[in-house]
Amino acid sequence: MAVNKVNEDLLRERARYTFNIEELTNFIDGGEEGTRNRREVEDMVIHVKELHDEVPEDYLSHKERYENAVKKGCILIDLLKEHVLRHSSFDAYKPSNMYRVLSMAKEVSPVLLHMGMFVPTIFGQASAEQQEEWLHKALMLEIIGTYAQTELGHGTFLRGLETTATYDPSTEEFVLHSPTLTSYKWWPGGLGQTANHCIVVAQLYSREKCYGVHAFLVQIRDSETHMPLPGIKVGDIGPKLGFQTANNGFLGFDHFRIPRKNMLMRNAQVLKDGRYVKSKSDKLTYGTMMLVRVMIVSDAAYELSRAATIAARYSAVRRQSMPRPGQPEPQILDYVTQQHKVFIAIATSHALRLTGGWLWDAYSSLTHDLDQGNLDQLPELHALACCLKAISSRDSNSLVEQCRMSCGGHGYMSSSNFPTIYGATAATVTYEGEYTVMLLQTARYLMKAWKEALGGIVLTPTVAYMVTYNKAKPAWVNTPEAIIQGFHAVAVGKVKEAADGIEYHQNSGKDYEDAWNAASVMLVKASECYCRAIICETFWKEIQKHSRSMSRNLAVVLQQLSELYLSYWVLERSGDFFQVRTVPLTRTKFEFVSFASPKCHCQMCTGFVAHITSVVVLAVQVSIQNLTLTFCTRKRNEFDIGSC
Ligand SMILES: CCCCCCCCCC/C=C\C/C=C/C(=O)SCCNC(=O)CCNC(=O)[C@H](O)C(C)(C)COP(=O)(O)OP(=O)(O)OC[C@H]1O[C@@H](n2cnc3c(N)ncnc32)[C@H](O)[C@@H]1OP(=O)(O)O
Ligand SMILES: Cc1cc2nc3c(=O)[nH]c(=O)nc-3n(C[C@H](O)[C@H](O)[C@H](O)COP(=O)(O)OP(=O)(O)OC[C@H]3O[C@@H](n4cnc5c(N)ncnc54)[C@H](O)[C@@H]3O)c2cc1C
Repeated sequence: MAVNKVNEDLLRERARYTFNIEELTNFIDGGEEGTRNRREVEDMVIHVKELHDEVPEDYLSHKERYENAVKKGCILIDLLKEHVLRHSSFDAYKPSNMYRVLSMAKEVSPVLLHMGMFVPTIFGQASAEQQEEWLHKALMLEIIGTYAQTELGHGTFLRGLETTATYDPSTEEFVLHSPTLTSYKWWPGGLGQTANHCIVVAQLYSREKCYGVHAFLVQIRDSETHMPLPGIKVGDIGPKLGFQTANNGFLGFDHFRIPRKNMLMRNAQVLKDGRYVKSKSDKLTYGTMMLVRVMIVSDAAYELSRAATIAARYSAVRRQSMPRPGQPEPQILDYVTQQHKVFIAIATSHALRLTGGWLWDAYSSLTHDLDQGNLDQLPELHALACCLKAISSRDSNSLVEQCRMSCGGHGYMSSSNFPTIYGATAATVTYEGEYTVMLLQTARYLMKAWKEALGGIVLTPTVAYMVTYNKAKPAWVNTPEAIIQGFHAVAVGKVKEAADGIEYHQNSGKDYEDAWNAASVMLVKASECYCRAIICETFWKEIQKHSRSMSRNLAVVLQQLSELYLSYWVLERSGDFFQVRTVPLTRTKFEFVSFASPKCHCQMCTGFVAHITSVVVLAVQVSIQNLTLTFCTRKRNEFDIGSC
């Protein structure tokens, strides 16, 4: 059998790296232990022939694709259980680890929602007694669940959900009902044919009063026959852009009864007699969504790292055109335009991975606070989770598309894996909070923060700079730190512009809701700029922090990637920076001037040139589970990414 010979160009590129590959691998995996765990699981999986398709999945019927995905999910989970029993070194039953294992199959797993949302909801919203009853069964997949919140008529507007859960004290049961067609649950992953339980989000009624949306754990299919229980209508919603094996389904209730104890009661409760016990905060019901949004940032990084690997590798081996007659066709990696497409994808995968880790730490700290009854950090974390989920998923999806295009026709092949990665990242921009809606949620927070800044009130960490910029314009010199300050100034300017926009519309006679709507494009922009500033600052600071404990050669390359990221986004947002009026470059002062002002001039941008020499590079060696970029640093022509 012919042995796959590694491409000469790839070998040559790999021979050029200037730093320790294993060190970078450990950095990406979050340490040596992370690499060891990942490799153990990869080694366990990679040799299982049933996980490799004989026939391309695109040539299978919908039913065959689903069955194939179920088969692979079962194999992976059995391998994981066996591995845990054998080694117990890999915490298999952490949802994120289980999720990572399931994502080793090319197809989206029909049990993705079980691990991604059903189990986390039990962790986050079930009482101790309820966890005692359900958690082990869920972790062992003795029950398979999903998260049924979205309805045909409502996905964003949760307060508008129509499914009802009406408490009957005579039987100590909730009666679940779908009063309209638009109240049918629509989208939940695994609901089509896979799940036999689900978390149902419904309007809670007791003693004729509505208490808003709450979560319930509901069995929908018979544990033996897997048939829908009486009073349950359930099935598959049909083909989609991607995610074809996620098994998204619909669910309708016809006066379906569940025991009182199936209301998730960590936060709020309904007593036997129907009395409602309020939660510390209604917002705690939204906890699972915040968790998944936080996880999505890391997931966006992971999916982008896969695409960047494919594109960088292809760019090393593809030769095309003949700039010099008679000369060999050059590697397309030598074209600056190709570098401009691919390098930012590599840099962004690192930026989002590190930001995702930072956000996860903030979320972990919040959950600890919530357990102590301290909700102080909840509003800021909600705002952060919303904008970072939105921007990371959108950046990831658009850069995946950019990577695909950088591979020409071969990028359009299913075998490139770009279509699968694109389909997965496109979904992420919408699910768990639609892009614009999420940015508007963050804008709510920013408008409040701005009002506090004007009053000189000390603000939470990620908006504290608003007080500074609102009072004294900082002096800065042209350094990465200064660029970050520039992003802060732009964010403040956009927040101010949006707040002024709302005020302008109110002064012209609109009520607040209409004024908000009229200014909503500016509000979205303000959130985008606030979020970009966070990613830029976090990426830079994380690299500075980790550089101190890594070899110099690796630190240099990672520093270059973070400088590339900063420079790229200054140039992408040069219009916003143009709005930042400066004095002569030596002592630059920021003053944000809205477009309305004729005085706008900019020196920071003129001559703003970021020379990124000997950038990054090249060939890559991809591991299944994670991006382990094997860089060969290759002296590239100095390229000027230009002034604005
Ligand atoms: C390594 C592992 C990787 C794993 C990767 C992922 C694994 C799983 C992936 C599975 C794949 C697909 C699953 C998809 C699932 C779904 O899509 S589930 C459904 C998701 N749906 C949504 O996100 C709905 C979005 N809409 C909303 O959230 C609501 O519109 C919103 C609550 C934002 C606003 O609703 P309104 O009724 O208008 O209320 P509003 O007045 O705006 O806000 C009320 C108030 O509450 C605060 N708030 C809102 N949400 C939260 C929250 N989540 N946490 C905390 N606080 C929240 C808001 O700020 C307001 O507060 P204020 O003080 O009044 O300003
Ligand atoms: C692949 C996939 C998997 C999913 N899995 C699940 C799942 O497992 N469980 C689940 O419960 N749900 C799931 N969903 C549903 C998902 O959560 C919703 O699609 C999402 O919340 C958006 O809601 P919507 O579809 O109703 O869109 P809408 O909210 O109707 O959005 C449509 C448009 O209206 C705009 N809009 C809406 N509200 C506002 C506003 N207040 N201000 C300004 N503009 C607004 C939006 O910006 C958007 O442009 C999934 C969706 C997808 C695509």
